[in-house]
Amino acid sequence: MANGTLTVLTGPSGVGKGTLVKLLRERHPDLYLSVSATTRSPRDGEVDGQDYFFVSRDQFMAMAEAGDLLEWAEFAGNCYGTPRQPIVERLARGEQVLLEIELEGARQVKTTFPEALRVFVLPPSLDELERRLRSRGQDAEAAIERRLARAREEVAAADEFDQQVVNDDLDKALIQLEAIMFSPIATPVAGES
Ligand SMILES: Nc1ncnc2c1ncn2[C@@H]1O[C@H](COP(=O)(O)OP(=O)(O)OP(=O)(O)O)[C@@H](O)[C@H]1O
Ligand SMILES: Nc1nc2c(ncn2[C@@H]2O[C@H](COP(=O)(O)O)[C@@H](O)[C@H]2O)c(=O)[nH]1
Repeated sequence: MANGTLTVLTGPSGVGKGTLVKLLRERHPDLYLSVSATTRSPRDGEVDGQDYFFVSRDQFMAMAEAGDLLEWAEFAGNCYGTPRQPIVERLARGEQVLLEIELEGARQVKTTFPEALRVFVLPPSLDELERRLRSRGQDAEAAIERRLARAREEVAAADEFDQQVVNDDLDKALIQLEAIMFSPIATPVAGES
């Protein structure tokens, strides 16, 4: 039976989830970050198997139909999903596992793992979110527009989550996230329901 802990980090694209996760992992090297599968094309510098498993839509759908994904969703024109096996294995070993995923996937995980800690990262404002997406310089204009349109819906769902962190000052947000995730009251995950 599993007795690790599962944290789900969600928030609109560009809010700084990846930035926070990178810093968190530097401070907590034992934290296991799930590597998702996606049909999105790699960005400059992204490495297959490290940042994502980059797959075709047919490959992705085959994984979903085989039940190999713990959750999956379509986001801004591409599919994203969490490979099930590594998560189940690590939770069974008692490890601390982190998923960085969008809203629909987080909702699915709530059904599968109701004990998971779900944290929503908010931007200080939608204008600042847009500034961050543009300054990241990684997405085409149409993709940025899709992500911003989706951001409005996602932010409206923040109250569904156990905890909310506003990523205004990065250091403060990191300290808050760290306190949430590494407090002694994190609930062990009992297994899939
Ligand atoms: N607190 C902050 N203040 C200012 N800029 C920030 C802050 N946090 C992150 N950023 C910047 O915002 C941009 C988007 O951050 P990041 O890529 O981490 O977002 P994300 O939520 O992981 O996006 P996605 O969901 O699309 O992967 C980056 O250029 C990053 O350096
Ligand atoms: N439901 C899932 N969402 C995921 C997963 N992996 C990443 N994501 C989320 O997708 C968007 C876009 O990511 P990007 O890398 O193209 O900017 C972002 O919100 C990620 O958190 C997943 O496995 N399942």
